Amino acid sequence: MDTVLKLEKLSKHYGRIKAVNEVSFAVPKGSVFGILGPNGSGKTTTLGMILGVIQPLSGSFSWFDNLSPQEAKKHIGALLETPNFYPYMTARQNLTLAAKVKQIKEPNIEEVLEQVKLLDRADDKFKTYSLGMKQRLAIASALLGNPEVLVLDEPTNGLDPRGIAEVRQLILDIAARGITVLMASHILAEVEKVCEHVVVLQNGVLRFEGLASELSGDAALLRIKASDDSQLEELLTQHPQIQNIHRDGHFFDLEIDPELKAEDLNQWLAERQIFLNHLEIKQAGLEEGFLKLIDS
Ligand SMILES: Nc1ncnc2c1ncn2[C@@H]1O[C@H](COP(=O)(O)OP(=O)(O)OP(=O)(O)O)[C@@H](O)[C@H]1O
Repeated sequence: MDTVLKLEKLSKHYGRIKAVNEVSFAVPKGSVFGILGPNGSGKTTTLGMILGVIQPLSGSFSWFDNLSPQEAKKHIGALLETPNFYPYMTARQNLTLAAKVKQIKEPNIEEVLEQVKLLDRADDKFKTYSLGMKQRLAIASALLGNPEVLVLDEPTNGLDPRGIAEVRQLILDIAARGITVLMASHILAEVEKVCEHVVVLQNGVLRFEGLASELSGDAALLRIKASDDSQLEELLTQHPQIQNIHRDGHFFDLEIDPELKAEDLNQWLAERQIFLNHLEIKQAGLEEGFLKLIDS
């Protein structure tokens, strides 16, 4: 397996907070790789370290099989926070300036504008752009200089559903051109839709590394609801064939033994005077795999 990035026992502590604690993983070339984790799990700190903006406490990382950091930088496009584009300048002017700052001699401005589908709006002022367009322009800026790897931190943060869908599609288009995409996200649906490989961080510790499909698993799930939440919850904890209970508002998502049928559970509850007003059989997805992992 060709890897573009390897982390070995990388750590960063802030006083007593172990923001990242001995994290090791490898990013395969050509993949869309997701760093997944709840808020404060160490995703941004990890990205900061591998991009050279945060000094690690210990451990190491290497890009492209030990390329020097200066040389590696030339092959990496990154978007950690929204760049400061000038509102009264057009997209093309902003990218020209960004290329100058990055000291890119022959910037591929037309190409990146085309990639992010902003060519037809390239001469409009930045301030007239929607949030989704602004984010696509930010990605265009990270693509200047033809990087081999694109690093994105929460790329769809703050966007509306349409903007989210556009950015997701853009990430898939970029990956289809052979660019390795490494992205941090706490949005499971986003990671599920675009990432093949994932690592899960929790409190700075690596909890999972593998294919997104492995994290999802194929367990059957039941989603149920009754009018009395607390009585239902209490009964569920007593059922021997329920392996895992996750509460989502008034709903309970249950991971059950394969032998337990939905109707049997329904009957068992009814015999105990609990009558369900919702019962749904679901296939476990990344969300369930993730919640199971971080609840364990
Ligand atoms: N400069 C800092 N000083 C002190 N603590 C910090 C600093 N940066 C991060 N932390 C702490 O380190 C932990 C990891 O933060 P980090 O931002 O890396 O997590 P994250 O997974 O990116 O979270 P989010 O999704 O909220 O951005 C948190 O507890 C955070 O409060």
